Amino acid sequence: MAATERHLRRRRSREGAHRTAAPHPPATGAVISFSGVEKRYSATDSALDGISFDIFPGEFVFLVGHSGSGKSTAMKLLIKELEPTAGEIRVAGRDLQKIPRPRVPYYRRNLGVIFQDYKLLPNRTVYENVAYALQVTGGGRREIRDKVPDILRLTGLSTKLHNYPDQLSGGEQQRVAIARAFVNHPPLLIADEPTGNLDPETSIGIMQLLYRINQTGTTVLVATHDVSMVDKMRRRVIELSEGRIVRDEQSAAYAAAESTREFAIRMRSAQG
Ligand SMILES: Nc1ncnc2c1ncn2[C@@H]1O[C@H](COP(=O)(O)OP(=O)(O)OP(=O)(O)O)[C@@H](O)[C@H]1O
Repeated sequence: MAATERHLRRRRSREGAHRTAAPHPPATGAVISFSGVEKRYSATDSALDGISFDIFPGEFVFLVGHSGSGKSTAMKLLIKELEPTAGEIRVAGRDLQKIPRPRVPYYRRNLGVIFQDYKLLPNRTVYENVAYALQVTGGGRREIRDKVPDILRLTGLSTKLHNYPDQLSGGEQQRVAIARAFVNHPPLLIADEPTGNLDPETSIGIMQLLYRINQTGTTVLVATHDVSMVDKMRRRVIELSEGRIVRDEQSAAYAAAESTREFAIRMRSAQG
């Protein structure tokens, strides 16, 4: 890489890190916008300490950080399972705080959500698990007949339609969860540790699937510890440490380059 390009990349990455230090107004056109978001579970500890970032349509972003850094808290805020203590979260321009409780299920229908533990209905088949996601959003029989086989083909489950979750491997169960999350073609897909229970080879298959979904235009945000997955994909990485963003870098690896890491440490000590 040419020295100028290296310099520009470093500068962009520094500017990214700097942006996280102070809240900023939500960017126009962002799919996800966190602005000075703070979450405290108790008076003394801050799980998220005033973080700001924007994610734009079509991006594939990894949220990384050691255990307890605040990744799941950020994901739970996004699905409105939790409310922030301070700051503003917007999804597709909509201020989440202004969505009244009874409307939350409608809001969530426009999100595809994937968890580490799949959360499948145990007494329903693969086909029924995916069809159910359409039924609860008002999908009729015809829509189910049209869409479910398509999504099961995309996720490589065509031969498992009649299996129950306990007759599937972990990777297959996660594929069902992804099929269910994507059957409505939501503009945004968020996944919390989607490969947390899977072996490395199966994880790669799941990542390839999320990549394929991203290629259809869906914005994807993945919280993960999976170093090899992040390193293979080379996408934007937002790194949290003790509830703060210490890195926001394009085409990045799981671990920061030494220069970025040193800069992040200096940023943190400057922030106090
Ligand atoms: N319900 C809760 N009550 C009190 N503290 C909590 C609660 N949930 C999380 N925390 C604390 O908030 C901080 C951030 O936790 P969070 O689960 O968001 O981290 P994480 O990065 O997702 O960790 P992991 O990778 O282990 O899942 C931690 O210090 C955790 O102990």
